[in-house]
Amino acid sequence: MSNRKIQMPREVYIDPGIIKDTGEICKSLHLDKKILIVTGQHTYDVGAKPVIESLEKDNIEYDVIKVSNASAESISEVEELITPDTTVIGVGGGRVIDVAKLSSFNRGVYFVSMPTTASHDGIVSPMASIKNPNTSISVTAHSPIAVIADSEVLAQSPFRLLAAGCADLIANFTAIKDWELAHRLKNESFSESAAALSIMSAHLITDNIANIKPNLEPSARIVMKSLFSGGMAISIAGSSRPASGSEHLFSHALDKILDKPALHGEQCGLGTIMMMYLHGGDWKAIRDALKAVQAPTTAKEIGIADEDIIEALMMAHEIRPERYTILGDNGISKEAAYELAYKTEVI
Ligand SMILES: NC(=O)C1=CN([C@@H]2O[C@H](COP(=O)(O)OP(=O)(O)OC[C@H]3O[C@@H](n4cnc5c(N)ncnc54)[C@H](OP(=O)(O)O)[C@@H]3O)[C@@H](O)[C@H]2O)C=CC1
Ligand SMILES: O=C(CO)COP(=O)(O)O
Ligand SMILES: [Zn+2]
Repeated sequence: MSNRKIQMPREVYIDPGIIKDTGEICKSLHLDKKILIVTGQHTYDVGAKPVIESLEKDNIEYDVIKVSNASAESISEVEELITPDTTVIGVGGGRVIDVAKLSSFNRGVYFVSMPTTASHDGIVSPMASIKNPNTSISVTAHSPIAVIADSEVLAQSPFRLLAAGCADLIANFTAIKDWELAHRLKNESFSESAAALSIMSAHLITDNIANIKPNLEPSARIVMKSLFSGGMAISIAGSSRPASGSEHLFSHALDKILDKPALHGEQCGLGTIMMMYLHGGDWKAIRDALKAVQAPTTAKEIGIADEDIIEALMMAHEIRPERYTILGDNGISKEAAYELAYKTEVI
């Protein structure tokens, strides 16, 4: 049997107020034996509470666990609560969704993705990233059986998180350039359809930039729909290649260096400006798009020191050596890193 399969969610809901129908949706999918809600400290009130109300209304048994990070320990804690009858619902931001996704995958049970914000493209994809001191890059787990995204809840989440989601999508522009380069130089296999879907998802943001505003349900819906199609590009490729190139390597390097990294999408946004410069593309257009969605474009805005930016640029090529990018096999020198960050006004 081929181990190359494309995984997709069975049902996807992106609607205002849909969170109140969680119980009904679980019943219609025959996932109503036992629910384990994985949530976070802040997302319990906005996400888990309405889910609990809905499950109680439909007489569905449930349990709740709050996790505070995407670590191996959190995964183990969640796994201990899973029985073969359990369906795991991840209700929260990226860390919570990753913990719910990976623990359900490890225990072979279904997973429902319920984002409380639209901050990155792992919401719909089969990838999960778990933090340890050595890496924050994603591994393949499984796709959610259903995605229930309440666009009203997303709209009420801090706009900084939605802006980060836009930046994670804008990163697709350089991720695809890197993939094309690897295809040409290293004969890496390339999916035209995954690449086209990835670029289209980024364009859904840049073409709608004037409509992406805080606290507006239609804005949150645009971002979530774009993250959905970006996630589908990842599903088709079977890896994060269509959405993660040199700009993500830079962000992963920052995750390693910094005690308190900024948001994933924010770091990737800075990386995209600089990597587009290296690709000889229109890096100013990337910067303008990020500014227009109120995502940061300088290290100072997110409290990262200039020297940490330089160090991350120099070590980025070592993060995932098997994935060829514009940084090449040997990376860039300190002088080149400084020049790059300075010319693009990231520092
Ligand atoms: N699987 C994949 O392919 C990918 C995974 N990632 C991973 O995802 C994580 C980043 O996700 P991200 O969402 O940016 O960050 P977090 O999951 O760290 O969430 C950031 C903060 O936002 C809070 N929050 C979320 N929703 C709301 C809301 N509606 N109202 C108020 N606060 C809210 C969270 O609360 P709380 O404290 O309750 O959690 C948390 O404190 C990283 O671990 C990254 O590695 C990133 C990209 C792709
Ligand atoms: O963040 C991602 C895509 O946006 C996942 O990428 P990584 O595989 O590099 O972790
Ligand atoms: Zn990303």
